[in-house]
Amino acid sequence: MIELKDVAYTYGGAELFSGLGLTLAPGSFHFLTGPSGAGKTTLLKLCYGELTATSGEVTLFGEPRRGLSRDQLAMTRRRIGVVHQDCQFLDHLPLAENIALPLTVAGRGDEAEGNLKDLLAWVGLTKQAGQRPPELSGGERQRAALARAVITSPDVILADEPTGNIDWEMSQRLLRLLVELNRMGKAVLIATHDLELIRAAKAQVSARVLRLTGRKLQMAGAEL
Ligand SMILES: Nc1ncnc2c1ncn2[C@@H]1O[C@H](COP(=O)(O)OP(=O)(O)OP(=O)(O)O)[C@@H](O)[C@H]1O
Repeated sequence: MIELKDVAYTYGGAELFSGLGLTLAPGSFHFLTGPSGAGKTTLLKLCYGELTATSGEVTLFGEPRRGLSRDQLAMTRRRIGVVHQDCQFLDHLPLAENIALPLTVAGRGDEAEGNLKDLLAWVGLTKQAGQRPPELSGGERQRAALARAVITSPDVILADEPTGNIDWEMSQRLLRLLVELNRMGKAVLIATHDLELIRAAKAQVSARVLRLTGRKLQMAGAEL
């Protein structure tokens, strides 16, 4: 569904990585690790077309990213759910409306009611549904960001440190949600420093662990 071939990315003349290859096939589960600043967030941005590769090719659902118009890219992105590291919301809207927003924007608002109730319960935010995002804790915002990313049932889920502010029990719950979605055939890619999360996932799914380091993407060692 998403393929990167021989991809390089450079910020202002400084090369972050090069020769990078990655295929996110239906039903695949990947973790992306690596030191802070190695380029994990940048790699995710390439996967959802926010950035275009400096060289190499990124293909989104069979279409080269470079050839997509703005509108085509917007349509393509509807098939990708993203949990951003900074979890931005529209602060004037209640949480429930924020989470349902991707459905509303896609003209599928009528699907929101049932999905929303289940998802809010799953991420433990039923009571907070009417609150505004600035009234929530960091962990609550992260849980809400995951709910928002999956509400449209996207084909691919990309999550940037989705459990950074969350306790172990809740992060296990979020992981189970991602594992369930993966079993339904969704491709999942999670950038994380949380090795315990990776170990817990590997007990449930056949997950590949990639490490971005020294400007290259490698398979992580067997200890994970
Ligand atoms: N818009 C930008 N302009 C210039 N440099 C940038 C930009 N965005 C990121 N960088 C730099 O690129 C490098 C990689 O950043 P990125 O956020 O992709 O790393 P990361 O592996 O996700 O880090 P972390 O684990 O800390 O989130 C960093 O050195 C960062 O400062």
